[in-house]
Amino acid sequence: MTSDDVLAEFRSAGALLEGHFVLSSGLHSAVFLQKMAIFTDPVRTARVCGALAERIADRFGQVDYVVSPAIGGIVPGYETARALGAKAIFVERDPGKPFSLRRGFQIPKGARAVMVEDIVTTGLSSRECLAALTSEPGEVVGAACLIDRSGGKVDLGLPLVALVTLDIPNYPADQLPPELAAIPAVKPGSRALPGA
Ligand SMILES: O=P(O)(O)OC[C@H]1O[C@H](OP(=O)(O)OP(=O)(O)O)[C@H](O)[C@@H]1O
Ligand SMILES: O=C(O)c1cc(=O)[nH]c(=O)[nH]1
Ligand SMILES: [Mg+2]
Repeated sequence: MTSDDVLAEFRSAGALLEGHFVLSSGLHSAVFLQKMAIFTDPVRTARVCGALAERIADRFGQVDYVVSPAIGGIVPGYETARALGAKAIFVERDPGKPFSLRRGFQIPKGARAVMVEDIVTTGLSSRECLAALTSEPGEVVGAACLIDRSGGKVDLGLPLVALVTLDIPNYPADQLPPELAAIPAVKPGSRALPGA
């Protein structure tokens, strides 16, 4: 799939939203990729995650485990793992705490793992996910996402493979352009806002 094919998939699923959004990082944006509009359709999900799996295999070779940050990463992580012939596990948060592996999940000694995110904006969630894996016996060899909206600027400390790279502006709350400040903001994701 080309970048245009993937974006066409997001567009036709109604996953490309315009408005005023508060992102997981607390930054604001006029664009939100509502990945759940893709993940509610298993056929679409298999198409985009199959394409991501091909990129992962080309870049990282054999993969035994896919690890994803909850909640948004769980479905694409699972579907990408299916296409790679790998196992799928995820990190999750106790309220107010950083991500950790629970439920008996582990990356065993000798296993090769790739982190799979849905969307990367600042890389905060990806880095937090990777930090939760540093004491695992197995090796995390790279990271991947469906859409990198940082324009390729994020640094995860590991190579990042993205199905699509976009450069979408984000703004701190006190530096909103007037057209954004005029619209009430919505916060679609699961990370708690500071002070919430
Ligand atoms: O690169 P970042 O700045 O961390 O932003 C991207 C993250 O934001 C979203 O998750 P969110 O925390 O909104 O919750 P969700 O996974 O439940 O959608 C998305 O799923 C990524 O995990
Ligand atoms: O940065 C985010 O929180 C974010 C951006 C986006 O476009 N989609 C999403 O699910 N999360
Ligand atoms: Mg997420």
